[in-house]
Amino acid sequence: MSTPHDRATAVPALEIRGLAKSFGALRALDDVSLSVAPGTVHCVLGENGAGKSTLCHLIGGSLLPDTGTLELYGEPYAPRRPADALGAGIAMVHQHFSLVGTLTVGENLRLLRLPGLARRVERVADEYGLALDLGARVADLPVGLRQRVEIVKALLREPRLLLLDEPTGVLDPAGTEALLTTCRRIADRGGAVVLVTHKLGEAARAGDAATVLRAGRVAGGGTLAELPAERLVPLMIGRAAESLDPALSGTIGLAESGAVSVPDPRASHPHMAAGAGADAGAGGGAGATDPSGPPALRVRDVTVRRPDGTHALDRVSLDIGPGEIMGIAGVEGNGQSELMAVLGGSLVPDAGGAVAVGTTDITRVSPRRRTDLGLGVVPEDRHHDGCVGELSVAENLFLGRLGDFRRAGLFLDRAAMRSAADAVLSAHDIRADGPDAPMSSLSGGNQQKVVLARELALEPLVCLAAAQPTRGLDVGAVDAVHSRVREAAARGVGVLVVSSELDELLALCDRVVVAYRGRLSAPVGAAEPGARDRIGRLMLGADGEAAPPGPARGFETPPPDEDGRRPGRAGAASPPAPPSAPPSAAP
Ligand SMILES: Nc1ncnc2c1ncn2[C@@H]1O[C@H](COP(=O)(O)OP(=O)(O)OP(=O)(O)O)[C@@H](O)[C@H]1O
Repeated sequence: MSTPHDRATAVPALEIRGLAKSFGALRALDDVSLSVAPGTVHCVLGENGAGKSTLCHLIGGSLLPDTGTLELYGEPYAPRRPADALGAGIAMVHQHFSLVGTLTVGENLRLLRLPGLARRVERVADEYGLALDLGARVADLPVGLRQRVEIVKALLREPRLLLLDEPTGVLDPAGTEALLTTCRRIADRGGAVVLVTHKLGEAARAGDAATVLRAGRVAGGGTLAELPAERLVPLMIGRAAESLDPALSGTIGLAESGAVSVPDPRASHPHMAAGAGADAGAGGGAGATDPSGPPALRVRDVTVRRPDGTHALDRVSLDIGPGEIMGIAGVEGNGQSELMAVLGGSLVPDAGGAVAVGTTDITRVSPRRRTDLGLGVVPEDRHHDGCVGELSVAENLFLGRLGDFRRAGLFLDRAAMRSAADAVLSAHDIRADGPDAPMSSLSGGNQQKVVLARELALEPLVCLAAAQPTRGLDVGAVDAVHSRVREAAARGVGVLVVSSELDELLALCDRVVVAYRGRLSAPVGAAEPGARDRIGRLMLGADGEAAPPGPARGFETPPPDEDGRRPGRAGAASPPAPPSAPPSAAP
């Protein structure tokens, strides 16, 4: 293990001097210099579009710099392709996965053609606690587990420098802790890690030093002992930490998880202010605009079986009232992805299950029709499911609404579309090289902002279902997204937020249900005393409160009329789910 003195005197693992990279007129990196000492975890921080991924691509050999030099352990290093980086002992985990979905985990690892693969896999599992199910098909894995495969792939190469581009965005808290521990172990054994992250808490827990990028330039840097969050935030986003919503502290790592004092979200939520307490029973909803009216979203008895016959969703029922923000917590892989797929229309539930938006049954309608009916969906893997990289930013913003810009029913009025897109870009602070820029040229966080802006702008918007809505966003953008979600709820939109971040759910939601083994628990009021502990226990299946499968409650399914519409049902709240027998074991 290296000491601070060794680290100070050793040749840097990586020395970068004067690196610059432009894409057309856009200067993504400008005169960037930094030094990564061996035996350290060096964090690269910065707002969305600051240039972090570009820097990783230059180090990893997938992009060439315009100017500047790199040295690796004292030797000149000028990779011209990713193979050069691999050959020099650099392994990289990108924001986007490079796995073959149709192959198993084991088959994906074999594609690396490494000698002694089985021994290496065993060693990584033992040393880092990163065990894998080699027989699982990658496409069937939740994103968190796919990320784990990517990280194992990198570690199998026994790298001298490991580059991780926002690796924890898709991990649950346990996965994040495991990864940060992995980073520390690598550093403690003398290796070096470059960790790109938006989470200041992660930087503080795992990092030794940090460099902050802002608009492609180095805004500051130093050891993390000298750079507490209060100093990092202004370097990253140009405004003080105090300007951010205090409820965000836990989400972005300004406060330790669990130590955050969670304000009552209803204080700023007009529709939750009176009468609709956190203790309302399951499906009670806030009834923002019309308490007697139908919920914004109603899920009834939805069952989805996996190919092996086990239940991904087991007769799940849920009501979200207009103006209510409902969270789904849970360890990934407990049915959240399948529920989002059912809502998005890519998965049809077994017979008997039903989903309605307002009064309209949408169980079997196309994704397009769902959009028309006012269901906004922000999918978990928006890079693949939420946007089209080859289309322009403007086209992505108005996907499904291109008809709004047709003139004489035929010609697309591109000028009108561009100017509408311009307005959205500035309203949502989306950094792009204009509305005509291809979506694939945007940074990950800015792509995310486009998908969110598109779904939030649906007209009408009855319900927004968003999986991990702030994943990959910088602290300022997280703040902005939370405000927009609250604004939508204040307009009467029902909101479903699936998040692996309990801090985020407690800060944003009125009530939280927990997904566990394909079932949903009864809701817990986010402001209830002890909510965090209770939800934590439910996540481990410890409280035995997952709503049991039972007869369909309160959602008759009369035959739809021609339009697919069903009659509205007044007072449609379903009763609280009775407690069930405790699940037999934690996952
Ligand atoms: N291939 C490309 N073509 C054009 N512009 C690009 C390309 N790749 C990146 N950019 C631009 O370079 C800038 C830096 O992007 P980069 O992905 O490095 O940001 P980032 O700091 O990683 O952001 P995020 O936190 O959102 O992932 C952005 O303005 C982005 O739009």
